[in-house]
Amino acid sequence: MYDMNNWKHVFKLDPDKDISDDDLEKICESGTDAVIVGGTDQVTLENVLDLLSRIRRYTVPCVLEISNMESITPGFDFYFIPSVLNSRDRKWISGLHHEAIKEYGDVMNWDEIIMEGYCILNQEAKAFQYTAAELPEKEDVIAYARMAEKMFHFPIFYMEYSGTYGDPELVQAVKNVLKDTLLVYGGGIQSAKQAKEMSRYADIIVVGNAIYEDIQGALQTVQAVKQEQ
Ligand SMILES: CC(C)=CCC/C(C)=C/CC/C(C)=C/CC/C(C)=C/CC/C(C)=C/CC/C(C)=C/CC/C(C)=C/COP(=O)(O)OP(=O)(O)O
Ligand SMILES: O=P(O)(O)OC[C@@H](O)CO
Ligand SMILES: [Mg+2]
Repeated sequence: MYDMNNWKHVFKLDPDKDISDDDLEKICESGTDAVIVGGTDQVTLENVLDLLSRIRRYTVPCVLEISNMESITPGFDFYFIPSVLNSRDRKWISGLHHEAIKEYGDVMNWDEIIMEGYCILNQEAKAFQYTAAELPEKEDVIAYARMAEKMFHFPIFYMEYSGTYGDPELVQAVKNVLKDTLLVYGGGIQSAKQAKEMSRYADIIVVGNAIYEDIQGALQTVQAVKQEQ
């Protein structure tokens, strides 16, 4: 399953959080379409490599969502690169990307690199504060989605509510304006019911914190989404 267009569900593992071998096996063998390694702070080369080597015991596709330069390493199937469209600071939209491409441009395999237009919608999320994001109105979110698809031709538009469950009506409204760009939803999914609800509108749902807070609930989100197909 290396074609993202067929993905419905992914788990996101935070390199800064501990996970037992037993739980990691459950996640990787759950039937999820991919496992993303990513977080906002304390993401180091050491904790990324540790997760990568442990996930590689399984066949599930493995993605690094890049949050800093220090933890970039070869060995992942894909590299997701966020560009925070609602940041006030150019650094998080294209600044660090410019620096990285200056350094790695000659060795980058663009077939593995997937750009994500991020819109961070939870003011309490670490990533919101970290990237100096500003809270958008509904019309702003729709405009960011259109920019992601039509201006930048990003393959992904990511509605990021990290830590809290978002607004399904807004997710639906965004879905209605996207044609080619995949809509990814992440934030606060803890149950099969929530997973089903968001996957009615989003192409791909992301389950993160529930892995660490309620592994059984997290695992149930996979089948919930697959049954909808
Ligand atoms: C040698 C080799 C393999 C080369 C490969 C070439 C390659 C892939 C080069 C990369 C080129 C490139 C353009 C890199 C980009 C560099 C970069 C640092 C860009 C900035 C990315 C960015 C905007 C980061 C900000 C933070 C962010 C949006 C992170 C996303 C993850 C996220 C929101 C997690 C949720 O937060 P979490 O930590 O889970 O919160 P809680 O703990 O509260 O749950
Ligand atoms: O951790 P949660 O709230 O599930 O969010 C998932 C993901 O969107 C975080 O980047
Ligand atoms: Mg998290």
